[in-house]
Amino acid sequence: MFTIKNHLEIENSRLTIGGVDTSNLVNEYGSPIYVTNEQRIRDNFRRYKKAFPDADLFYAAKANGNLTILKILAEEGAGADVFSDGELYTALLAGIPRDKILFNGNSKSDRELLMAVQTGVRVSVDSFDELNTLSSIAKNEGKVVDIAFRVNPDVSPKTHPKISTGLKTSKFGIPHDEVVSAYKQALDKPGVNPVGIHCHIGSQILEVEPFVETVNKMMDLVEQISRLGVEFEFVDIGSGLGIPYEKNIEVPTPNDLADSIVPIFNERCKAEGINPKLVLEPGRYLVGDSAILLTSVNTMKNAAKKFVGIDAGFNTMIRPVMYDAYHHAVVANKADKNAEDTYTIVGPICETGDIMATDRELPEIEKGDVIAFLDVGGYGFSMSSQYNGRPRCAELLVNKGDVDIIRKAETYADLLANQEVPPRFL
Ligand SMILES: Cc1ncc(COP(=O)(O)O)c(C=O)c1O
Ligand SMILES: N[C@@H](CCCC[NH3+])C(=O)O
Repeated sequence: MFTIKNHLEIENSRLTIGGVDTSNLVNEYGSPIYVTNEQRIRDNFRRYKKAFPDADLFYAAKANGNLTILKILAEEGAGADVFSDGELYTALLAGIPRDKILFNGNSKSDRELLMAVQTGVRVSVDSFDELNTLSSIAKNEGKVVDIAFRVNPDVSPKTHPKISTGLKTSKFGIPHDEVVSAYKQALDKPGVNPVGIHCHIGSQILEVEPFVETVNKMMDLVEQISRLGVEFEFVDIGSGLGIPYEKNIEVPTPNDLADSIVPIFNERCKAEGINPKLVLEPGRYLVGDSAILLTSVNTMKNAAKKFVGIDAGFNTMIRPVMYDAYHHAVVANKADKNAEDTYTIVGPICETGDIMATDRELPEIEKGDVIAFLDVGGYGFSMSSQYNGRPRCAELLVNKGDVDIIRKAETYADLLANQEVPPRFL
């Protein structure tokens, strides 16, 4: 037995996760299928918390919204960053405390704002317009909602443009030079109580410098706004810490991040005589490497390239197509065999771009082999779809040799579930 990556091991030529043989999982539960290792999520959370013992960690539910996974993180003491009514519903159901839920979003509906007010969670307000709407909704309900403003700090996270959120041109947040005025307005409005400040500059960030710049910019604002009489209970700097999808790439750890930002945060709070809690919103780091996607080889084709046709395409895992993301591929039933050929692994979707991995050196692949994609726990299942009439696949949770189904595979009936046929077509 030997370790291939983090918690993944190879035993008798076969890839195992959480003490379970992946080929057996496909035989028993079918494919494609997501498999998450519970212990890895717990270990990731504890490592992050150890690096930031005084901070609150609000798990970004968009990364993986499975109820059981939220329950695991709730047990570990996580709060939640939610970005929709559905994520709020799931986080509450998972038992995440209301005062540890921040409702984020750049275009929340009135219904979502009402839900936030009625459930008593905190809201990160993304615009002046939203401030007015939220104030009147809360006033009508006879409630006062604790708020933060989402700041657009105009910092480059040096990541993929599609997942950069803190640039001046991004749709998220209030421009940083208008934020003081937002707090002034909030202080004069009924139904809203400013207690925090929030930002998030992007995702899959591989350097600490952008975070340092962000904390400094946020603390500049905190200083100015504190002097207006706002008592900050929290300063939420979002998330974005990357993970090593590719082997041999250097990625800062939670400790590196903490070493670079916590002293600045503490020093500046001390100088100002304030004591807000630092909040971070990790998503990918907590769940990303906890899961693999098991797929089966349907068909082989020798053409301009050696194409391996598998049963999962961008309907099941969109990251390679949407962000040109690399996910390491392992032939799960030949996991210790040497590479013998170069393959391009493609999904079953009727789109030329449905390519999961290009020109990979792998052991000889045949129909029936199982290909595992690693590090799919974040933005994997949560971004899947039913495109091309393909029901979404199942999710399993493994833990020290045990296996549980945490989401059943959809059926054809689910494809039709909410469709209605007008009587004239019957
Ligand atoms: C507001 C907010 N917080 C937290 C996250 C989580 O980011 P990550 O998965 O990079 O940790 C995101 C996603 O990018 C986000 O939009
Ligand atoms: N969905 C992105 C992360 C950004 C998420 C939200 N701001 C990814 O798969 O990398």
